[in-house]
Amino acid sequence: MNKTESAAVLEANDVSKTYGELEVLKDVSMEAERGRVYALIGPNGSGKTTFLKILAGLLPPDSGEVLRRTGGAERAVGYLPQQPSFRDGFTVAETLRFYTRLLDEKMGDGYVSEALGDVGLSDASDRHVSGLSGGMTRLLGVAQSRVGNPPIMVVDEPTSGLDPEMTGRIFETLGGIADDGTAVFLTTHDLDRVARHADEVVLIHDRRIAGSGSPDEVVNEHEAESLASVFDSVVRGGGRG
Ligand SMILES: Nc1ncnc2c1ncn2[C@@H]1O[C@H](COP(=O)(O)OP(=O)(O)OP(=O)(O)O)[C@@H](O)[C@H]1O
Repeated sequence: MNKTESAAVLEANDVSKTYGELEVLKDVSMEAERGRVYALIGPNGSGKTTFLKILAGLLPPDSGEVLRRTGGAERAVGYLPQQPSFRDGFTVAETLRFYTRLLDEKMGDGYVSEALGDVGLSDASDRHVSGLSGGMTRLLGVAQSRVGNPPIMVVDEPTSGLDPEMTGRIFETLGGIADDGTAVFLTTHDLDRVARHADEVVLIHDRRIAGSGSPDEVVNEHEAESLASVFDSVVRGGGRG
């Protein structure tokens, strides 16, 4: 894409990261626009979480830079860790109210109920957080990380351990948030869902981005039948890496 015309809300330039002797990312660059879901895929330990945290500004790269063009948004990035947890003893609505008031004292119950509606938790607003299923806890986490409508959302493995129905709900919810003008980054091992729901795939392997583009583009570029076969060929050494 021509950078002068780019509407990129986020730009990573030559990002590298090493833990001790372990080089995880080497000169990784990408751009991202609002309104799109970016799925970071790759084998275990390939650096997806590391890259997500660098994109979110939670971890500094050793070299390179991440530019976020968030237009002075009060909250530039919403981050949801892999296992969100909430303090016992409060309901879903009370919990979300707590986070909204941290950002803006004036954000009222209308915002809370709308935000719970957006993630499909209206009926659960009076339930205690300790009694939520894993999937509902993730949905509450999505609502919490979205407070203030950050233009960038970074969500680490939102569907791990969830059943197919809840996995679908999470992907649809994140797709809806992207449609509202957010750049959504997520990591997942669920390649079928990526093929169906992601706008862009970022395949991380051997310290680099080994493939990127829409799911169809990535599959066609590798003359493969599915993302799973692209994954296999790249990770098992048959790809262009
Ligand atoms: N704080 C750290 N200190 C040392 N090594 C780390 C640290 N964080 C991650 N690593 C290592 O860096 C590599 C990349 O980890 P990362 O969690 O980014 O991978 P991932 O692709 O998200 O893995 P998974 O799919 O298993 O969640 C792994 O080998 C991991 O053990």
